[in-house]
Amino acid sequence: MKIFPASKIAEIDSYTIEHEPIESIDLMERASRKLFKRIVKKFPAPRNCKIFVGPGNNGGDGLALARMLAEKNYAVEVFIIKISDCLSKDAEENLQRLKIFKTVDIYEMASVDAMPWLFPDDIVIDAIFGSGLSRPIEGLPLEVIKAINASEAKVIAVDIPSGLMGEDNSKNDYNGIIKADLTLSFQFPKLAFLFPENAQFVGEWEVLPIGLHPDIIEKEQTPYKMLSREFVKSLLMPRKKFDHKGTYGHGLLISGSYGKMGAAILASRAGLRAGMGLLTSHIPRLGYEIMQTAVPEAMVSIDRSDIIFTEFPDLNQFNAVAIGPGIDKKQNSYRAMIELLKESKVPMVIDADAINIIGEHPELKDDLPMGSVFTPHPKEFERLVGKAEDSFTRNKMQREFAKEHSVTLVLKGAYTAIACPEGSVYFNPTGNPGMATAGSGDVLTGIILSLLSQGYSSKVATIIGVYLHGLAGDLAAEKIGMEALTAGDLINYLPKAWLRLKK
Ligand SMILES: NC(=O)C1=CN([C@@H]2O[C@H](COP(=O)(O)OP(=O)(O)OC[C@H]3O[C@@H](n4cnc5c(N)ncnc54)[C@H](OP(=O)(O)O)[C@@H]3O)[C@@H](O)[C@H]2O)[C@H](O)CC1
Ligand SMILES: [K+]
Repeated sequence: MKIFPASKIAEIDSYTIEHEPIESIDLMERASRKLFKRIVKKFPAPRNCKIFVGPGNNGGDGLALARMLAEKNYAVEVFIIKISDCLSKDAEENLQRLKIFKTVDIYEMASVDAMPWLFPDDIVIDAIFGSGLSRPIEGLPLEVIKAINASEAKVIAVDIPSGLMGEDNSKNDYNGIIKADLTLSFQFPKLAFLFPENAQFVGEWEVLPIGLHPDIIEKEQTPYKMLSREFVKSLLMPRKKFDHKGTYGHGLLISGSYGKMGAAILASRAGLRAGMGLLTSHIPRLGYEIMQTAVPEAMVSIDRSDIIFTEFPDLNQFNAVAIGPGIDKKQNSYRAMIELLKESKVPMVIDADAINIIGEHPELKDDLPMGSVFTPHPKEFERLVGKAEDSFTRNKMQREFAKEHSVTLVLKGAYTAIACPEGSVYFNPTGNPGMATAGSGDVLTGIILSLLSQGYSSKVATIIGVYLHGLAGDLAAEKIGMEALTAGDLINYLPKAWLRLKK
């Protein structure tokens, strides 16, 4: 699913109005009907609804919704916040349509003194500003928003919490943004919903399709996309009857050090479960028996060092390489890393301390093999790319790094973001907080290595890998809960994740 910047939404709107064709007031009616149905489904017994309305079409949606709720016998009060002298044309039309309902009290609020008392059982509908917000909120609407946020009422935001910019909130005033319990967003999620610092405003969010024109959605470009099962499934290569293990590639995994052999085991097992034909695990000498016992399917390559990574086998036999899980970042590992980057001609997954080594020695970035994939968590990201004060800026830095170095750069977290060399960013909807556990990243590295070895491109391997990893986490959490979930469970649920993905 594409995620469009707020600035494009008005264009998509106009195209729909012209080419469907549909009157703009009817498009507003259709959008508001979707809102109405969703709200009634969530709160089937009539409740007191207090609807706060702004000057634009977001306010128009609120006014149309008020009429629909009143028809259904919800007790509705409408508060039109006096922001400008007039309402937008369609909002005005909806105000006239609403006035016919004598049961609905309509108040014009010229001062915050007219703010009603909000009870915990009330439903507050936030229809103050939507995608047309052009600057941080001040004055009366700011006071109203503060009062709504101070109440215990359930707040439902129409399209986007008022005050939140669709993308860049780095210069916004956080006091002037509605804190919604639920955001019902038209047709597309907004980029800002995917950033952790905005969760306090957006609450839960859902997308309501309102039938915007498919041609313009298809044609209009945007760098931001949300992964879906259908899309990820369409990327899978079918397995054929006469395939053999050579068909599915041979991966080299460089991982483990003294005290961190678990990372090597987890990444190896995950790699095999993700479908690679052959796996060679390169590990320090002391890990030999551990690996042979725990992962009998893997071949083992032994480092001359007992405890760390200092060398690697002949690379010619491998389709892909991964380095990082549990390797530590001693001086000799750094030296070996210089050689590895120079010699590798195949795509490489770079994770954990391998990222930190590059972060500490930025000149190594000049030798990255074509098709490299970086998989940092936010701290590792900071060491590799730099510090950002907010997620939008971080996302921009992520895109620029991916472009400049021609790499795929993953930023792990809720809605893991995958930035590709050509400038696009894919956000992943699968996964849950139960996956914030030791070894989870090692599993992802093993999975991506596996997919690269099977011949998927770096971009596709990363997309499938990230989606599958999160899906395994979701299936595991469904059965055993989030608290008890360990990285080993992610591997155990990979078979089910594959089946669910291919269903
Ligand atoms: N395609 C769809 O998704 C549909 C969306 N609908 C709804 O329409 C809104 C967008 O409506 P729009 O009228 O463009 O924008 P807003 O309702 O957000 O309000 C714009 C007005 O507010 C003024 N404004 C902007 N920022 C501020 C501010 N900080 N303080 C005061 N006033 C502000 C703005 O004035 P300008 O000075 O900036 O020109 C406008 O007057 C969308 O979110 C949906 O809810 C349709 O109903 C159906 C299709
Ligand atoms: K809103």
